[in-house]
Amino acid sequence: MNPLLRVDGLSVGRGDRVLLTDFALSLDAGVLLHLRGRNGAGKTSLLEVLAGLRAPLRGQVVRPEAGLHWLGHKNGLNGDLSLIENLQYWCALQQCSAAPIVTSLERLGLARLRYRAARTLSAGQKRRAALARLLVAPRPLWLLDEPLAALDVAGLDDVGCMFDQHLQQGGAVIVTSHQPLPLADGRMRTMELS
Ligand SMILES: Nc1ncnc2c1ncn2[C@@H]1O[C@H](COP(=O)(O)OP(=O)(O)OP(=O)(O)O)[C@@H](O)[C@H]1O
Repeated sequence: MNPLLRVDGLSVGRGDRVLLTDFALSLDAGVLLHLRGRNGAGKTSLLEVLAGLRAPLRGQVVRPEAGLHWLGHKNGLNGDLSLIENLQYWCALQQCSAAPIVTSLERLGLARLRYRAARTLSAGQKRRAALARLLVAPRPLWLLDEPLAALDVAGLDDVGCMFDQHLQQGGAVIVTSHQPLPLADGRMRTMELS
């Protein structure tokens, strides 16, 4: 079986600094990679290159044809739209069915807030809404930069369930996080950037 993501000979830089050289990775379906490292190590920069948002200095990234989801530090919500409207807008962008929207909000504990303007929500509620987007449009690869920021214990459980189901369905995930992930089994790998 082909890996979902394959990276060879990658060099990543910011400004005039080279952060990573000759980086290689082969990520199979059903695997979650926890990308760790000190502040400034280059986790976000690497993830942006993997997502195709930033060009590498050198090297090649082969991404899944069926696409990927990117979740960066920003939640990407329109504050004036309700949560339902935000997800409807997302569905239109992704050209996917709106049918799973309510279920996605329920799974992130947001059903009762679905008609609230996004700007009126707490930091953790906004992060949950950003994560709910991953469930609306199926994509095999999730690239998530600090997805657990601001989540409470119940939110971490919800995300653990999301990861578990996504891996079971043949997906793969790369997560940067300074905290332990809500998934601890043989499907998880850890990589430390120095
Ligand atoms: N816009 C920028 N221009 C130039 N250098 C930058 C820019 N943004 C970040 N950097 C530098 O690139 C390096 C890597 O930053 P990056 O955000 O990838 O690290 P990180 O491992 O994700 O850090 P953190 O754990 O703090 O989120 C850092 O040394 C940072 O100072």
